[in-house]
Amino acid sequence: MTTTTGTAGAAATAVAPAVRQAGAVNDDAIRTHGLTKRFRSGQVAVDGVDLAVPRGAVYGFLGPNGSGKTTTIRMLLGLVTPTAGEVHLLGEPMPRSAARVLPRVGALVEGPAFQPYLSGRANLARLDAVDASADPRTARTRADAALDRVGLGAAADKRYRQYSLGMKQRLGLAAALLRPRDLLVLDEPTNGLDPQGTREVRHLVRELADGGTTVLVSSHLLAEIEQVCTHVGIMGAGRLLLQGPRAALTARRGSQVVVRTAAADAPAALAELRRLGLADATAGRTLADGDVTVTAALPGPSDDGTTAPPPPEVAAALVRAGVGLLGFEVRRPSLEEVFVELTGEGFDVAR
Ligand SMILES: Nc1ncnc2c1ncn2[C@@H]1O[C@H](COP(=O)(O)OP(=O)(O)OP(=O)(O)O)[C@@H](O)[C@H]1O
Repeated sequence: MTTTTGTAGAAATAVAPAVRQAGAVNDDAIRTHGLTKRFRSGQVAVDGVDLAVPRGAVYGFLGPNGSGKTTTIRMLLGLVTPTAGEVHLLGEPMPRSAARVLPRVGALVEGPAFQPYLSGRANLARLDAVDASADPRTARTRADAALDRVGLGAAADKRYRQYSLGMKQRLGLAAALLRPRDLLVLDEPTNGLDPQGTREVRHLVRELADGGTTVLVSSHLLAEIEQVCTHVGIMGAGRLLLQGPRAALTARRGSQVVVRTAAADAPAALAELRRLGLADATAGRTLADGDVTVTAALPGPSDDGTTAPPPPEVAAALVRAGVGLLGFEVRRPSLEEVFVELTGEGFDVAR
């Protein structure tokens, strides 16, 4: 069952200081409050992060290299001790409830320690044997199912050291999938994968989510996982800059309508768009065939209370105004554009 609750289920927000709502903590699959890590070097790698990952979400945890994603994930899983802040996984406080919670959480973080001279299957069997709650009689079935799921069935008997980077990454994923999980935390699962492998991981994430698993998946390649995410959190320099439902994050920045008309109709299109409240309507390029594009920003819901008519009404109004519509397109900004607008930096900036 999937439910969407908590602040990440509400409209997207640039992250403001957390408002702690009674009861909200237990509803999300992951909830952190003021999560902070200062390394001995003095560097603050994670700075007051309030994550809210609703149950059933595919949460894209995005940010440039060095923005603090891995450190955050390691703190979620109890692998690194926070300098300050709180973590709740599946409604339970960490690390206090680690023994009870972690069996329900599958994780891919910098690859588990695989044995180079053992096969993929034997490596999984080793990991499976460590799990006290797993029935040894069905170990082989579990390992084979996990290998098949990540497309390693044919390479199950190959030694780990002969695996390519992509195959190693897949084996890490298989290890996370050895048993059914309520929550999967995948740190850069597409690292080292070719485009086909990346597509397969996206597909797998979608499939797991459809089965009711909440997935947090990190990436520094925004476009790579943007399309499978229901929710997104964007890190920059240790801070969570933005989080919320993916669609709301791009919608709130405002979309653009792009109208194509014959040159003779362009003035009427401009006038009508402005009359509808799209004050910045501008006639753009004259195309090779003499047609003209007219563009205008659709104010997002959060922009000063201004509202524009929905795009179908804009199109209908243009037609009523006698504009011969040759094309009508609504362009939504990509998450990358939102990030750049928010930070004034490119997504590949490290520190
Ligand atoms: N053990 C450590 N000691 C000191 N600094 C560290 C340590 N681990 C990470 N850092 C620093 O903390 C910052 C955040 O690193 P982190 O690995 O969390 O970022 P990231 O967003 O996961 O990056 P990437 O996408 O490259 O994996 C970086 O500047 C990194 O150099």
